Amino acid sequence: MQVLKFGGTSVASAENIRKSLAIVATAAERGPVVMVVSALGGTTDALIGAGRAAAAGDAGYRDTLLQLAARHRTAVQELLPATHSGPEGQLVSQFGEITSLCNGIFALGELSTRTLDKLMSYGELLSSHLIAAVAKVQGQATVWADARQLIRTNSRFGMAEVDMATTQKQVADFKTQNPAKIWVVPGFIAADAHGTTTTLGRGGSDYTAAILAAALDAEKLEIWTDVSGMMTADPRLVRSARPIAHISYQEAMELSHFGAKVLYPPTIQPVMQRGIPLWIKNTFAPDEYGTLVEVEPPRTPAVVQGISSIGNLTLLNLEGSGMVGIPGFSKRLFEALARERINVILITQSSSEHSICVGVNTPDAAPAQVAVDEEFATEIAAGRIEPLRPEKDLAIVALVGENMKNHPGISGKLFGALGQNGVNIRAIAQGASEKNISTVIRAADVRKAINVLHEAFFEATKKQVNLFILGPGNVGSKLLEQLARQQAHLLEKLGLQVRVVAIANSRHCLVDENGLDLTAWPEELAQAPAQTLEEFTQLIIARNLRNSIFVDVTANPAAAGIYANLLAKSVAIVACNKVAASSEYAHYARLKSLSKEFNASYLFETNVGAALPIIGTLNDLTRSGDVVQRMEAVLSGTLNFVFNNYDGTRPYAEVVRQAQAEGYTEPDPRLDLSGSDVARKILILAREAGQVMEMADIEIETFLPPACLEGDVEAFYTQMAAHESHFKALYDAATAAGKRLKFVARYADGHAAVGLQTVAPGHDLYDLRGKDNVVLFYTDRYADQPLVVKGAGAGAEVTASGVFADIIRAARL
Ligand SMILES: NC(=O)C1=CN([C@@H]2O[C@H](COP(=O)(O)OP(=O)(O)OC[C@H]3O[C@@H](n4cnc5c(N)ncnc54)[C@H](OP(=O)(O)O)[C@@H]3O)[C@@H](O)[C@H]2O)C=CC1
Ligand SMILES: N[C@@H](CC=O)C(=O)O
Repeated sequence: MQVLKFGGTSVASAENIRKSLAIVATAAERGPVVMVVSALGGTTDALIGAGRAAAAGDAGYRDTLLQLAARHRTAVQELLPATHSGPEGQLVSQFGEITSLCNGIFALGELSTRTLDKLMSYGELLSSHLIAAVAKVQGQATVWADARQLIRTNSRFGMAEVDMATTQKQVADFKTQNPAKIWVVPGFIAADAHGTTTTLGRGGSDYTAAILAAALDAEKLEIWTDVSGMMTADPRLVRSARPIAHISYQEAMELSHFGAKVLYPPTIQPVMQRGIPLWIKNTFAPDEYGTLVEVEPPRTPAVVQGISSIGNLTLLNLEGSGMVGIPGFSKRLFEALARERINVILITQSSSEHSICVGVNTPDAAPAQVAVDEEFATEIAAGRIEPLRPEKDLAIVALVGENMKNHPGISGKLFGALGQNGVNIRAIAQGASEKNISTVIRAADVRKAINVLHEAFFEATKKQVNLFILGPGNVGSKLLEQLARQQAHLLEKLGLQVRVVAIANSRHCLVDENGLDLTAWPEELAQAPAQTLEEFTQLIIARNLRNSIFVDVTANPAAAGIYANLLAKSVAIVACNKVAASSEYAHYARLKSLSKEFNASYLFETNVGAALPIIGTLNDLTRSGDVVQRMEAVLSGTLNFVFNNYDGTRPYAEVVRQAQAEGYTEPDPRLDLSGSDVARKILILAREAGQVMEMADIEIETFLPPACLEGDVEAFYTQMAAHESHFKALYDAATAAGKRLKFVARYADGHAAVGLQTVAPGHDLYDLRGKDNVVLFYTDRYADQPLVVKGAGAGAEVTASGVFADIIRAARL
């Protein structure tokens, strides 16, 4: 015999019932079939709602029943010819019974579990009668089998326990008396020894099918549902989740216990005992393989079979020095919980025996607390143990796989992946059989955690990275262009799925958690809602997406002020904004230490020399044990461009304007011309070389007449024009001496200075073209000849490429 079970969605409409019957007809060609059916999707909830409303004195239950009757009548009319009046008459009589039952509940104002079982049973009775009638009309040799006469249970209404021996006998008797090829059986319901209707728990139709499969020693059990098998993770949380083709009973049981809703957990036991293969198949895609649960599934390279989660968890922590070394505390704790019928989902105990921690469903937490505090009242009063401490809003995320025990490093990978994304683990449980490694985490982190783990264990070749970009100006817009061009390449070559989740400027913020369209953003951003920097920060934190990177492409001090908050949430920072790295040393050092503590990159290569590998080179030198003796550098693309292009034929101010127009200056060009921008760059290099230094320690020798720095940017240009003779004199003096003007930064022995110099031909800085920068590192290893990094040191395109490179570094960490 084959047992095929069809769930609520598989029989929710006339069309779906036809699909289910077609599957049964195909199976019947191979041999007899037991078809177990659920109620039409949503019916059980509606019946419970009607019963509860009636008990509460709400006459609205009548409308619910009328709607339910109409829905079933429609199904009958769509499935059966008008000449076939039997089922419709049966429907009328069954709804008559349901209505009488609800009227009784309404009159008494009470709904017992026994009456509720009776009421709920009508869902499956209605659907099974209808489906049996349709099968008969389709010409199948069909019999309707009353599950109440097949499955015997005790009288624990709501969640009855099965008497397998009696059930087996009743099933065997029925089989002898009914040679029909197809049995249609209502799932979920059974009866006790008095013939009173009981139910097997919500989702119990799967269990009905498994009990019948075991009683008949069926060749297989098929659970037909609306997904193509058990998935590697909940597909509502993980888009790339995929069906698991083969899985063992133990693994399926772990996954179903841990929230894989596709299978009611008790279903596995009866078929496992007899080694009956269990298929999970999709009614709406019957050709898809689905999942085969079997004794010895073929082993795949996958060590972890699935990742699942249980929400709504509260941890109860019993602790105190009075517990250490004294037997019996655990026994009393669990007995107190058992007396209240509280189910313990997870247990951990420290080897010091100073505490025991159990996880329970959150609705059970309050009664559990009362029961346990009562049980240990004497010890609590004596201060030997603490009153029970509940910790709410938690969830379990578990790795499941029988083969994990043979592979070292699984837990390490699990903890590493979660830690890198700032997911704090509150408790851990792993049995010695190592089929399941459970972690308790904040409920708010579940989606991120499952995705991170799914990537780590099932998508080794792909990593999703989520960018939050602030400041799509000169550099930022180039960055977005480059990202748009490279997205496909990054996915193909590096396995990085780089998504821009948000773009914001000082006025608007554009968000799409699935990744913004990087061609349409300028128009969309202009239309997007307003958002403050604080709201933007909260957005990044609240979205809580894995591998989040905040990309600061502004020059704004307030933007630099949010890094610490984000790093502490394990959000990486990539910044071309130089404000943070050149702020007070204590703040710079704090950001570096937060980056280490929370495993989140803080990268700012473009702070010095745009995309030139200057900070990276310096870091490589110092990490490998070299010591920087001195540095000599030209670090302003703007000033190099200006002094390379000014010869007195055009006003100095006009050449500066050109540098600004070409995108080399800071948003405020006075920072470049005053030497401040160069000062902060040499400060950053000195710090990265290991020096504790402040901005005030840098000697800045400005060449600008003081009047140029009074007033706003326009006044600055006006004053430069007014002081043309000053700039001309500087140029003429240098030229007369056969030299060139260079704005130079120097660092040696803990001292740094920046200022304008004339350099002679042959000097390392003499031949520096266009907007180029150069840094000469003199170190212990490069004592005579410096290590030189040289190239374009400003410009939107190159700077954006440097930011891009930092993003990739952060993503690949
Ligand atoms: N140009 C270069 O060669 C190099 C530049 N850099 C750095 O790149 C950064 C950006 O320069 P650049 O692109 O030229 O500057 P832009 O002025 O062109 O762009 C700045 C962007 O930041 C946004 N912004 C400013 N303040 C805020 C705020 N409070 N909140 C949100 N967004 C804000 C602006 O938005 P809005 O339009 O609404 O004001 C704009 O989109 C600077 O820090 C600079 O030092 C680093 C290396 C080289
Ligand atoms: N304004 C800067 C740009 C890079 O930091 C410069 O001119 O060098």
